[in-house]
Amino acid sequence: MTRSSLTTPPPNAGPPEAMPGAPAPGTVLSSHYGQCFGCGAEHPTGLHLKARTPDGTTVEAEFTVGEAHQGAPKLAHGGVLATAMDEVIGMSVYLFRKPYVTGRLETDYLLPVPVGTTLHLRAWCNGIAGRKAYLEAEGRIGAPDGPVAVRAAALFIEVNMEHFAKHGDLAAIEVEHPDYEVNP
Ligand SMILES: CCCCC/C=C\C/C=C\C/C=C\C/C=C\CCCC(=O)SCCNC(=O)CCNC(=O)[C@H](O)C(C)(C)COP(=O)(O)OP(=O)(O)OC[C@H]1O[C@@H](n2cnc3c(N)ncnc32)[C@H](O)[C@@H]1OP(=O)(O)O
Repeated sequence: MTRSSLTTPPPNAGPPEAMPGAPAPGTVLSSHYGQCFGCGAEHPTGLHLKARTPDGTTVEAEFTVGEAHQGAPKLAHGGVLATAMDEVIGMSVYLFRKPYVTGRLETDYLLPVPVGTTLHLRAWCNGIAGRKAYLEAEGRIGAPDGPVAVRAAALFIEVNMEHFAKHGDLAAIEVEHPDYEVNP
């Protein structure tokens, strides 16, 4: 992965802490919002990612590129592929049971991805320093050990639930996340 210093963990970064209530190895992770373009089952043309954690620290999901995801004819749009990276990385931060948002997302496109391709996505955390989480993801064509088509490195920033209350629709999130409190 070609990455900038902004997505490279600093020397003082440590491993993520195991949080109480974090999903156990083997857990299928539910969608965080039904209308999410990345994972929402109710979104008509979204990516419909269904993620799972095989080991409690990494996240895997599959994304089959559809007609609604094209840039050039019959090829996936790069921004849609970046969305897949953002989403699977977001799911891997979800393992920490704290709200985070994407601060920076860097993407390498290594191979074109035709419509109909299933990308096998994987994301993991390289370290935490204060509110900053340093994460990485890859998308492989056709199989978990297939050729890498996309790589991403990201900096996610920890926020509190007031972030979503102030800027978005907290009530809608609370319906799906009664476990999160705005003022715990
Ligand atoms: C979306 C989830 C909603 C549901 C949440 C509920 C529960 C969670 C449950 C499940 C979630 C599961 C899955 C989620 C899956 C996918 C999610 C996709 C994620 C997204 O798609 S999310 C949308 C796009 N995202 C935004 O909408 C962020 C807009 N933005 C801001 O809201 C602010 O910008 C913020 C908060 C980022 C920072 O603001 P702030 O005021 O709190 O803090 P500040 O600016 O001081 O930054 C603190 C330190 O981070 C450094 N820093 C900040 N930004 C940087 C950058 N870009 N590059 C390099 N460094 C950066 C600073 O340099 C400083 O570093 P230092 O401490 O060293 O000085």
